[in-house]
Amino acid sequence: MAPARIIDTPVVTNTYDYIVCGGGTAGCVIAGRLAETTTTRILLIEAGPDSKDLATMHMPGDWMGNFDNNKTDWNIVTEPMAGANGRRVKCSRGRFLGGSSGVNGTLCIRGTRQDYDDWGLEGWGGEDVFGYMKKAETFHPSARLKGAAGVHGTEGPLHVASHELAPISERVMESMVEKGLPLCEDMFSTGETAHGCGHVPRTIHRGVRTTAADFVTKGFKRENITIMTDVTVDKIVVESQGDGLRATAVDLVAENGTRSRVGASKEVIVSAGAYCSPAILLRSGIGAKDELEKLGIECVADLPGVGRNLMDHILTFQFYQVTEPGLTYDSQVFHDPQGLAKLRKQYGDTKSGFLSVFPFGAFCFARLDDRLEDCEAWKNAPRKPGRDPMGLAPNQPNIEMWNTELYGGPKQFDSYPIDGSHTFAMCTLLFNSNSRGSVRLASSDPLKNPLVDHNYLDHELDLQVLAEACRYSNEIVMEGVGTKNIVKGSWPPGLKHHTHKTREDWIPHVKNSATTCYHASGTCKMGKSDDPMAVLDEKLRVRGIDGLRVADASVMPIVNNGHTQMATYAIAEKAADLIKADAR
Ligand SMILES: Cc1cc2nc3c(=O)[nH]c(=O)nc-3n(C[C@H](O)[C@H](O)[C@H](O)COP(=O)(O)OP(=O)(O)OC[C@H]3O[C@@H](n4cnc5c(N)ncnc54)[C@H](O)[C@@H]3O)c2cc1C
Repeated sequence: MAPARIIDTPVVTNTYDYIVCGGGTAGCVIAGRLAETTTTRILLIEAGPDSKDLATMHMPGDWMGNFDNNKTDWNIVTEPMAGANGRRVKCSRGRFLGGSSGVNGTLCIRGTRQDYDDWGLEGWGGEDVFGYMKKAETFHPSARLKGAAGVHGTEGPLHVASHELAPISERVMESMVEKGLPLCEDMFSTGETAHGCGHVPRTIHRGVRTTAADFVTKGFKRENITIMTDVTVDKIVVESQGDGLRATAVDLVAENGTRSRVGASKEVIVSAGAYCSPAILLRSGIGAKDELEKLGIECVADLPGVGRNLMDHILTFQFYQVTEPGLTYDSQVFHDPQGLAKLRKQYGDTKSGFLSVFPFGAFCFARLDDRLEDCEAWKNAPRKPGRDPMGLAPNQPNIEMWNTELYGGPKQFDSYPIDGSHTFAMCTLLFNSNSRGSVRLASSDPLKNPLVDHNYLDHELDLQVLAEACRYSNEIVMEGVGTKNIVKGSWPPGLKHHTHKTREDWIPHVKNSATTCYHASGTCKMGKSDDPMAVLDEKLRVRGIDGLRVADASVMPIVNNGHTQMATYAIAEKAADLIKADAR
């Protein structure tokens, strides 16, 4: 984040009906949907720049180009985590109009319907949430992914289509099927399969990434939305009204450090994501009283759940070298020194080629009940009726696995195969971790990132289940019919994970390398009135304060067993309906 000195005192410069704080995935959807009522005036405030001309956002294959840049990445880094051998992990977030929908892996993996039923909150069951996912999208069927009946949308601003697999992915999928994971039609959109492999729809259409910004730009640009970019929300102004409290205005800081205040006559909606939404609430005096007092912030609502319950999905990468050329994209990207320049030209000319895709290939969900039968931590853990020790029902997956279509991943993976080798990774992801983290304020300065502690692998079961997942994905590669004859060994060549046999063999790999899948969530969770850690009620209203809601990935009480963007789109679509209903 660009440092700026705060130099002015606030004055109300303008008043809107609704102020949406954060122009990311949820914020853009909410602003766009509220603006369908043409008499309503909406202000959408985004800390980062406009993304209209941000090539790294529009070109799906250049997603890494957004990272580490103070202008387009929040550069969140976790506190050291004991369960992960004291490591810190970089947790990038999009910082521009469109937010993390503009840097993400484009995967539309909705989770299972059961995930949302498990929230146990009125109006948020699987049927409701899947209906809103459908509303957000326009699905483009293809021969590979025709789309299950009744599941996909045809009118949403988000254009969604399938991916043409690289040859390595066809091989991995063949191996997945042989190793007990049947191919299921459209399984990542129906939400009914916990064990099988399939094709994943992506937020890419005709080579261009589609994002939440599309809800307020292009064909959906509307006169009644004012979009402010390069402006940071400091805090919500909460005033006494009658017997209660009401959010009446928002304090802002511009890039040059100038402060201002804008008024909200109806509602303020905080949509700054799972790291920044709790930070805005805390700066506004909404959070655990004792923690706020230590920072010199007056507490207006003592809500101890703000910033707690931080969840994510952790994943590991294990790389393999393959003997046959032409299966992966490595030759196009790493072997030819002019490769990337040629690919950029191809993309510029025709929106095609490697940079027009997100190079993740075959995907599967898996249940691990049988494989964990001999695991002491699994056997001895308490379980609720009908649930496994991770709290999952038989219709929910324990893990997800997929392959990359060349060497790559987060920037710590830098053993690029420039020597002419061909490589890919298996990625293994853990669902429903027991470990929980937190977001706290480092100070009341709105230009400082909050302290994020993901607390990964704090729980023995998380470690054991993810180690078993790695073992399974290694068996798929080393024993599966599609891949067993083309794998030369581990990559880089000194490593020996391709020879690992037991769960124990994989434990060090998990502790040393498990990283974020960027699914931060849960830090302003919804809940019932008897849950003291719930920040919001079922209508996303901040408890004890009128005219203030939170709507983004932070509201999930339990993170879905999928990826989080479609869940976030659904939350935002539903938030807009709730707000509109209350305005009547
Ligand atoms: C690298 C990466 C890869 C991912 N891959 C996938 C994937 O393939 N599939 C999938 O389903 N999910 C994926 N995700 C997760 C998914 O994108 C997020 O869960 C989702 O986009 C979160 O939406 P949000 O609205 O909660 O937050 P965001 O989209 O992050 O929006 C928050 C917005 O608020 C702005 N903001 C924050 N603080 C302030 C402030 N104080 N003032 C003003 N503005 C502020 C931010 O700049 C941002 O624009 C990925 C995420 C990342 C980062």
